[in-house]
Amino acid sequence: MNRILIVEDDLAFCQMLATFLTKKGFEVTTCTSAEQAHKELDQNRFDVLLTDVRLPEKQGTVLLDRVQQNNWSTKVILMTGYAEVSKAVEVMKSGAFDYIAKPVNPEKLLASIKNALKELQGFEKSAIKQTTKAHKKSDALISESQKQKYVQGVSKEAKTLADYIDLVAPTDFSVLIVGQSGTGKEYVAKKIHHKSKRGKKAFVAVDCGAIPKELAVSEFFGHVKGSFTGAIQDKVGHFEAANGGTLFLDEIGNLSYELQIHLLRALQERVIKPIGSHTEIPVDIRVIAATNENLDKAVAAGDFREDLYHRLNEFSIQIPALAERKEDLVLFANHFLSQANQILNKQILGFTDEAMSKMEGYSWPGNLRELQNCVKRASLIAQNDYIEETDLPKEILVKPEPQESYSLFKNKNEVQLIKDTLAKTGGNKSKTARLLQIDRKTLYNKLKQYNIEY
Ligand SMILES: Nc1ncnc2c1ncn2[C@@H]1O[C@H](COP(=O)(O)OP(=O)(O)OP(=O)(O)O)[C@@H](O)[C@H]1O
Repeated sequence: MNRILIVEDDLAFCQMLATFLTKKGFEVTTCTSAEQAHKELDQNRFDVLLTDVRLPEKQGTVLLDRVQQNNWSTKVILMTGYAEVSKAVEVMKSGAFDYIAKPVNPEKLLASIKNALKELQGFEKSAIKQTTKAHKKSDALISESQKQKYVQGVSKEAKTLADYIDLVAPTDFSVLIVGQSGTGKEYVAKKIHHKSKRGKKAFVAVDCGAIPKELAVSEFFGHVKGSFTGAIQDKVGHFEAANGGTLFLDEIGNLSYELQIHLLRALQERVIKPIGSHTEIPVDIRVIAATNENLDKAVAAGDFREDLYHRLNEFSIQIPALAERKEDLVLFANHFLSQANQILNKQILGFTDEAMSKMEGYSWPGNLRELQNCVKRASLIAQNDYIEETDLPKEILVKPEPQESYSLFKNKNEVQLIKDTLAKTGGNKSKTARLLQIDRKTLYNKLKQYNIEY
């Protein structure tokens, strides 16, 4: 469960935020002063720190400084009154992840937290994405046309991806999309859906990692009123909601074994029965699943059913990491810039050559999502017509040391390299993973595998 520390001196507001975020599945700790918050930060690890800019005895920015000085991976989101937006822009420069203007719009706050966690955890199997509904609202500020705009890219990899999409879209094959976090798996799934004969019907996206285990069957297949405690009204499950259209199962590797059995049965028999109902409902759906992990390994380890794997994998598409399609970077950066201009009501024209060359030299472990967040932040900070080097986050400006590339990582003494890098970053896992150009999940697996304590 992701942990959030809220620091806010207005007790009632603080409680309200805590209740809202707890309901959304976060583990929340609250503090009403910077002093209390310092203690919490020293004793516990938080994924997100949500702090008011103005605290009674100190500015909330001292907490940001604390996080920065200690190299903690905690993402800091500042809450600020309208009049303090310029202050927020200033602190964004020193590394805050985002700022939220008061009065706080809960959906915007949730979107920002979700974004922060995505960037922070990339590959970890955590239940960040909420339901389809919350997912859709997350980028509520971007106009429909901008949001839907699919940038294809010009690289060889982009061309291959486009060819695969065109090839499989008109069929009814189930598709397994494989790619690192933030590479655009959901975007590709939507593209396949829109290009298929089901394009005008529903596209239902489900994050398999975000569904509480006890509710999973009801979420997928629905229930009738009174069928269990808490079933206060009939509920249509994802299968029925997607009838005639496409069901997108994100993070498929997170499905419990029990649910895998239910899912396989529904896909084979093409009928579902809501909990408590005696009536079978025929369903006609196409399934597109996505994963950022190696499902072959999960199958070999007995964690993922082989029959379901084959059922979902009638056609598979691998999405390249952004680092493997650098020719597309300029296109995506400009696309995200026009989104940011729209959100922030700015008219930034582009990037200076120096800024673009820094961006091209960076490895983008968080892929398109990281680029999108980076451009949004840089746009907020930028004072001139073009985004400049100084508007970019620090990690992009630092040149990675060449000997720490992943290719060497595979061949050399892994244990020593991990230990050295951890020492260099003061134990900061995100930074270590970034330097080693692997994702955090892989790093955690390696730490476990080699028994490295940190
Ligand atoms: N082809 C594209 N054109 C324009 N924007 C894109 C494209 N692909 C991805 N994006 C943007 O990049 C971000 C990440 O995309 P998406 O959510 O599809 O990635 P993902 O691989 O499904 O991520 P995760 O594994 O974390 O769920 C989205 O905010 C989306 O707006």
